[in-house]
Amino acid sequence: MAYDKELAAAIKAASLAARLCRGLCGFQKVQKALLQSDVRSKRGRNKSPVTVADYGSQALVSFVLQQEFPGEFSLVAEEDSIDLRKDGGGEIVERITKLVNESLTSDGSYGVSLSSEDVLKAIDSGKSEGGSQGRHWVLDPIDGTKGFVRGDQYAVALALLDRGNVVLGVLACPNLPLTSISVAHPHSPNNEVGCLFFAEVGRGTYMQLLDGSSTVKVQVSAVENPEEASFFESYESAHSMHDLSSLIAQKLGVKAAPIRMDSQVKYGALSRGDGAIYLRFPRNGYREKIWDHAAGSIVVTEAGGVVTDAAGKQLDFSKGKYLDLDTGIIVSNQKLMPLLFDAVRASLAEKAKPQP
Ligand SMILES: Nc1ncnc2c1ncn2[C@@H]1O[C@H](COP(=O)(O)O)[C@@H](OP(=O)(O)O)[C@H]1O
Ligand SMILES: [Mg+2]
Ligand SMILES: [Mg+2]
Ligand SMILES: [Mg+2]
Repeated sequence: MAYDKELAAAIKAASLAARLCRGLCGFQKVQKALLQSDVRSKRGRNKSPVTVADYGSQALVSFVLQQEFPGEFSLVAEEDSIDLRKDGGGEIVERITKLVNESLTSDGSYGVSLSSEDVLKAIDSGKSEGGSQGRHWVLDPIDGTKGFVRGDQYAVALALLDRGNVVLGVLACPNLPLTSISVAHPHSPNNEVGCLFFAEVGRGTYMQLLDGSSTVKVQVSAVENPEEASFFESYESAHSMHDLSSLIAQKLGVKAAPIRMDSQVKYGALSRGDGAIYLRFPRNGYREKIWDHAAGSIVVTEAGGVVTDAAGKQLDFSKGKYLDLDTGIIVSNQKLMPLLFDAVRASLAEKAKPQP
């Protein structure tokens, strides 16, 4: 109702972007054939990877949203064109432009071909700072770039903020198996893959195939006994402290080994009950960005789950690009959350104690 048009546009934009990421080189499993030259390191201290697909996805989503909502438009997105505009960037920009135009042609709705400059401008229209006033789109064009490059999980994550609250979210997950992933089969290589989750505030969470078919309503796991719960965490130990998660899991009585996976696919998998807990504890000094959690958090909360920081506070998306939070992010169902919260507090206190 309230956001139907926005939700439809978000699903369209994220699906097209997922097709671009998949189609980099033919058909599924595309990202395995990424060329070395398609992957760059970003400027700055942490030199995180970025690929032609990250840029292409951002340009495409930005273009589609601007076509659907001409007039007032605000987008907070991860990438920018600064590195692309440097000397020697021409070739990669041409490759991105080709990818974007191929995706637009395959869709056929807009009947335009973008120039390289149009593509750079579309990427740069993601420079909004967000905040607590008005509406802002929030985009991670490829969340889990390291997973994408490795041939594992990644997501196109798009959300809408209205007066600081996330009101809708879409997670396109091209490599997520349609059936439940488990500790035994985290990758399910023979299973059909490609899911899209969408949620609108007050209206629940749904999952469909990436082609838009087979829509089903999803719910988080109803597991109440921690011994039967399994938990997700980042694949990358640099992104989340695995030793702390394992201490928490041990205090809680979780028996299963962690399911390590890249990106907000973890939130999608949790929303359909593949696991019951997601633990994320970045190392000291790291500041979480809103595009890494906006879509995922509404997908989980509308499926009946709870997403808080380590102090039990709801995530606040109204403060600009960064989330201002206590220590980490914890996600679970309503029943398990009080136990999880106690285990988190006890584990953090134990870790803070001076070692004998
Ligand atoms: N040192 C760090 N600690 C925590 N998160 C980090 C990090 N460095 C990068 N990230 C974020 O972790 C995200 C991936 O999450 P995950 O570990 O769940 O796969 C990255 O998103 P991108 O891949 O979009 O850059 C990036 O924003
Ligand atoms: Mg990144
Ligand atoms: Mg990200
Ligand atoms: Mg990203």
